[in-house]
Amino acid sequence: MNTIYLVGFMGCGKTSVGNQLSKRLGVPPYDVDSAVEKLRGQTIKEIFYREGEEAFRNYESLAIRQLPLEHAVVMTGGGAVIREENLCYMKNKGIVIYLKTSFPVLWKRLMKEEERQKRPLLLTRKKEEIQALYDERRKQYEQCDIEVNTDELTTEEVCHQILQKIISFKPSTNRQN
Ligand SMILES: Nc1ncnc2c1ncn2[C@@H]1O[C@H](COP(=O)(O)OP(=O)(O)OP(=O)(O)O)[C@@H](O)[C@H]1O
Ligand SMILES: O=C(O)C1=C[C@@H](O)[C@@H](O)[C@H](O)C1
Ligand SMILES: [Mg+2]
Repeated sequence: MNTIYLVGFMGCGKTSVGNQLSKRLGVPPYDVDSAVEKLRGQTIKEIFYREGEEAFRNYESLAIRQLPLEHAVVMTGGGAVIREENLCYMKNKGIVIYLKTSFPVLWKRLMKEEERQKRPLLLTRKKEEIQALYDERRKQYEQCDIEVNTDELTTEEVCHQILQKIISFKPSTNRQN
């Protein structure tokens, strides 16, 4: 089985859906944010505050490349696609799935205090700045292989749609090994 990479903005459900999807497929889940935390022995929030976002992005890129390339579901962090080379890498190695969610729906999910506290960008930027980030990143997310709109779906339903869509997915012939 090709590795499945889940991408999308913070709160679109990559971690929640990825955990369910990996169970359904009987393969291990790899959460890139958790892999970075393990690699550094600090939370994402601590890494942002102590070392800065650029350092975090370097660890994130490294973690994506250290994960297995087959038989796995990889849940990326919301900003993993900022670096074009990460998106190219994932598209070349597996199937990249964009969990598309409108900004108002995301905002509602993220404003629960326990969700907000986990995400340093939400603690340091205003709503308009987060919306601008969302608009800016959309172009990158849209370069994925498969899209699933999560606005009206439960995580189980998102998982089901992914399973249906990957059955008919044909990888492009210009992948590089
Ligand atoms: N389809 C959905 N319907 C309702 N709530 C959802 C859905 N998907 C995710 N959520 C909720 O949104 C919150 C964030 O989800 P999750 O942590 O899976 O997002 P994420 O995409 O992994 O975010 P990040 O990029 O920050 O890692 C959680 O409280 C989760 O339960
Ligand atoms: O969207 C982002 O830039 C981020 C999303 C989270 O998954 C974490 O990777 C971190 O909080 C940054
Ligand atoms: Mg996550």
